[in-house]
Amino acid sequence: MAQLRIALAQTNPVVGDLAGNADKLIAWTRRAADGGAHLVVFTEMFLTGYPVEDLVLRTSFVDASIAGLDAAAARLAAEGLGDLPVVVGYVDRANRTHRIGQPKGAPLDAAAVLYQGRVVARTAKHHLPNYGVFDEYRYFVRGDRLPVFRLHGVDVAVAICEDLWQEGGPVSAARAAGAGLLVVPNASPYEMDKDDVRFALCARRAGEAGCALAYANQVGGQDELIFDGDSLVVSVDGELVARAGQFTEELLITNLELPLGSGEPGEFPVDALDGTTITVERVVLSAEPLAAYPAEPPVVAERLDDTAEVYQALVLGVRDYVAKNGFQSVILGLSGGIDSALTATIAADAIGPDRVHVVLMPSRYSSDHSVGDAEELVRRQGLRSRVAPIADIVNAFEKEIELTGLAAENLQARVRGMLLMSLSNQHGHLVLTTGNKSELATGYSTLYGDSAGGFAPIKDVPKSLVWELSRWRNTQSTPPPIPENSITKEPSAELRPGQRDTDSLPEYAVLDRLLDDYVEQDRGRAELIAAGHDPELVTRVIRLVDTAEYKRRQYPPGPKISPKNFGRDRRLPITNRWREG
Ligand SMILES: Nc1ncnc2c1ncn2[C@@H]1O[C@H](COP(=O)(O)OP(=O)(O)OC[C@H]2O[C@@H]([n+]3cccc(C(=O)O)c3)[C@H](O)[C@@H]2O)[C@@H](O)[C@H]1O
Ligand SMILES: Nc1ncnc2c1ncn2[C@@H]1O[C@H](COP(=O)(O)OP(=O)(O)OP(=O)(O)O)[C@@H](O)[C@H]1O
Ligand SMILES: NC(=O)CC[C@H](N)C(=O)O
Repeated sequence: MAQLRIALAQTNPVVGDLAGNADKLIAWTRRAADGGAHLVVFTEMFLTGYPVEDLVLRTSFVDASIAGLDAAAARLAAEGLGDLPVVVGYVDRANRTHRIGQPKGAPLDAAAVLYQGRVVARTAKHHLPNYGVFDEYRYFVRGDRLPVFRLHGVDVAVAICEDLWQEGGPVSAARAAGAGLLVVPNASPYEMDKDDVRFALCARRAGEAGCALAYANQVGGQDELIFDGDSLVVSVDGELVARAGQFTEELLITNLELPLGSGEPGEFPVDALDGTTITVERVVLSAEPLAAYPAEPPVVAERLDDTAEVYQALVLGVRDYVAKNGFQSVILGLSGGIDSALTATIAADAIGPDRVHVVLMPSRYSSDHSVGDAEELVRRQGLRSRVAPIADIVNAFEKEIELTGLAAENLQARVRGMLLMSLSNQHGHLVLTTGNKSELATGYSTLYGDSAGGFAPIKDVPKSLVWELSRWRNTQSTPPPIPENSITKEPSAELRPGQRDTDSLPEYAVLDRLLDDYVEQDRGRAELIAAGHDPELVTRVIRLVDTAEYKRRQYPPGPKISPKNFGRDRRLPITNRWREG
């Protein structure tokens, strides 16, 4: 057996910022070196950020990634870090350095081993995810080799993210190659409960690979995706050895006791048990095991509970969208209702209350408590607020053009949207849109009104969860940041006297259960009724959901927390005559 101290760099790259990500690679490698690590593993496509979407279709981008990798290898050596091997993800091109049986020049979701100023091994993701938020057959061709590098006597293999999620492939090849450790760079987006799935997956694959497994995941927000980190190390028996925190950057350093490798350097094909052949490529960096050294106990970070986890995901999603898009501040309409209250609270936790601007915009139908509750929230959290009554603007508009019924109601929401966008233009604030997933599902928002804005923090949060998150957040600090009345009052859009959400929608508890079955589970009408939903309600809600597709397409992006968000996860035609019969 031999000892190896590995460092998993759970960091937050920025898509397209190749120079900034390279700086981060150097800085975190230095930290790993200072921590006495013998190997440092960065995440999938760390140099370019992930996902880069159609950027990979540009030759200039792929060229920059390849050049950036070579430059990073040279820079590590120039800065005295060349003896610490670095595994890092980037974008490469097929057939550039080796044959992989694919058309020349197609992009690869690649990873490389950097050592002593050079790229000493390369690989590319073999299994390309093409479901949910992933479109990787659009972008990449699959890799068909497994690098195994000997480090202080231990054979270390490299597989990439989805390679763990499918049977066979690099995991089987790692077993065939007799690897002593499988390291896996990942960019695995957050979904509720996914941490448990990942741990079980890593434990199982370690057994299949016949070796310990080190899983390094990205952290941070990227448009609608949130990466939660939660990097981990499992033993060959599937026992948890070490685990990093969730939603936080962290260098996870772990001492491992691993078997010594045997076998000669060179290439050989193995049956990957998924109908393909993978070429194992062995290289030797250092054959001699290290002399024994004292090993500190491994770090196992505590898990957040389910509600805390979702809340932290939303906070990180907002923080990174704001920061990575160069905003200093956000603005939103604060109505005294729970959706805007929770959105403001998440924003304050993400970027600080002094950078959260709220506008109270009472209309002639606003209740007294709507202003009172909004003012109380502002006071408790120290937000920047202003009051802009909309009655005169609405009156002026109605003098010019006669509007009645829904058209008149929607005008109020539109005037508010216009005021927020005007203040955004004037002061550079990012407008936060406050709609929740139940509203998005049913089209319960006004186009160019309360659906206007740049980022929608709770768009993937059903109304029932909006209340749960608000109650949970109120237990976390004193005074509770959200006035109790905003949580307990009956939801109302206040667009006409005495209006209640339940005039147009069923109770949210009933609605959310049905939406979960229809939207998340994709159940048809007959299945929904068989599952116990009221047939009349099923007909009504399905119709609302189906005919609101055009509205959702125009809605701003927002953080995904569910297995199926409105966005990349669920793509339906707008022009669509299919109805669940
Ligand atoms: N297929 C399609 N493709 C593209 N555009 C399409 C379209 N179908 C209609 N449209 C357009 O959409 C318009 C209708 O949409 P829109 O103007 O939004 O209006 P609409 O959906 O008719 O009404 C808004 C609903 O949201 C509720 N609301 C509003 C504001 C806040 C809240 C709240 O919860 O706080 C609730 C309100 O009570 C009402 O039930 C049509 O006049 C048409 O211009
Ligand atoms: N009086 C108001 N002042 C400022 N903004 C408002 C006002 N009324 C509505 N808005 C904006 O329009 C959005 C939609 O209104 P809506 O009433 O649905 O949301 P809410 O009040 O936050 O929550 P709820 O639906 O639980 O009442 C609000 O979240 C808020 O951003
Ligand atoms: N980047 C990837 O290959 C991610 C795919 C994988 N199924 C995950 O969600 O973790």
